[in-house]
Amino acid sequence: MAGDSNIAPVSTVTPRAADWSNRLNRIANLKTFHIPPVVVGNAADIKLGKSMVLEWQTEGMFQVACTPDVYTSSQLAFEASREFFARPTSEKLSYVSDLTFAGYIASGEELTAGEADSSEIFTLVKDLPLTDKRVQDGWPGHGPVPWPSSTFKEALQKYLRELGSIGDRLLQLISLGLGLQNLNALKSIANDGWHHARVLRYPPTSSQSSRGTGSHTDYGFLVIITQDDAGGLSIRPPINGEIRNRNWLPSESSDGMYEDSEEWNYVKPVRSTLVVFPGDMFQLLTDGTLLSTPHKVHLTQKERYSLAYFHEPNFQQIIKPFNNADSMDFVHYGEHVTNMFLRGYPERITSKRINHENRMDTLVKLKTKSISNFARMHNVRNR
Ligand SMILES: O=C(O)CCC(=O)C(=O)O
Ligand SMILES: [Fe+2]
Repeated sequence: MAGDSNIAPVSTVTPRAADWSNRLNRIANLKTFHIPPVVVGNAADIKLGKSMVLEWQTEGMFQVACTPDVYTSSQLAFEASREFFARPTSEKLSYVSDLTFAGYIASGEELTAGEADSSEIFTLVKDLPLTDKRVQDGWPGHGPVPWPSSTFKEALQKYLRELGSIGDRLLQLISLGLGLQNLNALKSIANDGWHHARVLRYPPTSSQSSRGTGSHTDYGFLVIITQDDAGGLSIRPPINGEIRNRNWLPSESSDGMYEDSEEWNYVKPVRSTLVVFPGDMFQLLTDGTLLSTPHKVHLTQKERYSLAYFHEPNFQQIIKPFNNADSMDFVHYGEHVTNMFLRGYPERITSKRINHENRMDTLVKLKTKSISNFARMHNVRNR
């Protein structure tokens, strides 16, 4: 299990929020950071990490500049995704799997707060062969990705590997920015992480709808979005006094929250940059020092392609606020992510197989094991 992270309490960071007096519906004035090829924990890295944390706390996001290599990979990934989405719907619908949630999701199939989103999606998860022990042991959501072609597979896998390296370095910088003693405190939580991604295509706006994706927060750790030049993404920065739900609790979904209120920042596409913000697991881990960033997409005159990459904890990781050892608020990431997929796709063949084969029982066993490992490592009472 990941998570021997030797996490030290955060003491220096307090939540901050933007001053909204004069800034309704503004275009975000976003900082772009250049991240080093290796993070070593020197003064420059600490300064960079602190600036990133500050941006998240005031703006809810920051941008990362791509190196030329990463930019080229992103364009090849978009090219492959354009080729895939141009295929007939009947063919696209065949790329599903009853073992994993990877594969095609048609426009209108995904709901946010009960309303259909217009994006069509290809979900990518960790591509595990049938011989993998976790697949053989019936871990929910584990199995091979139903790749539509080798070109798509190669382009996407290459780009995801690059995003994975960026994700690890960002976690190191954020650890430093939060004042954690261990440079790898957050990165070790994402060791062999359950990283996944959504390749998205949005149609142009029509007389029926301008809704791309309804407002929501993402349920994981680090969210890294690549967008083309069509535009449409908005995010909601922290706002003083505004309630932010704990989306990991079934009773507190953040889907649809503040959808029609003001104070959204339009994220103008900037060539060769990535959009980076925290997901729900950051909010839980930092006890709200960092808030999961709500975001939504509206349709424009132009078709839009984007790729949302989620740099995630290990499937077996327990996530608990690290400055509050007694907190009863914790999740087993694997259970959490499985619940989120089941909530999102109750009718998918993958959900049906999980239920039919009682794979949630396997998950309960995995969770029990994780909790006792976590308790042993952190020397706290097993709850
Ligand atoms: O298309 C985008 O920019 C955002 C997509 C998104 O929010 C998601 O897939 O969760
Ligand atoms: Fe999202």
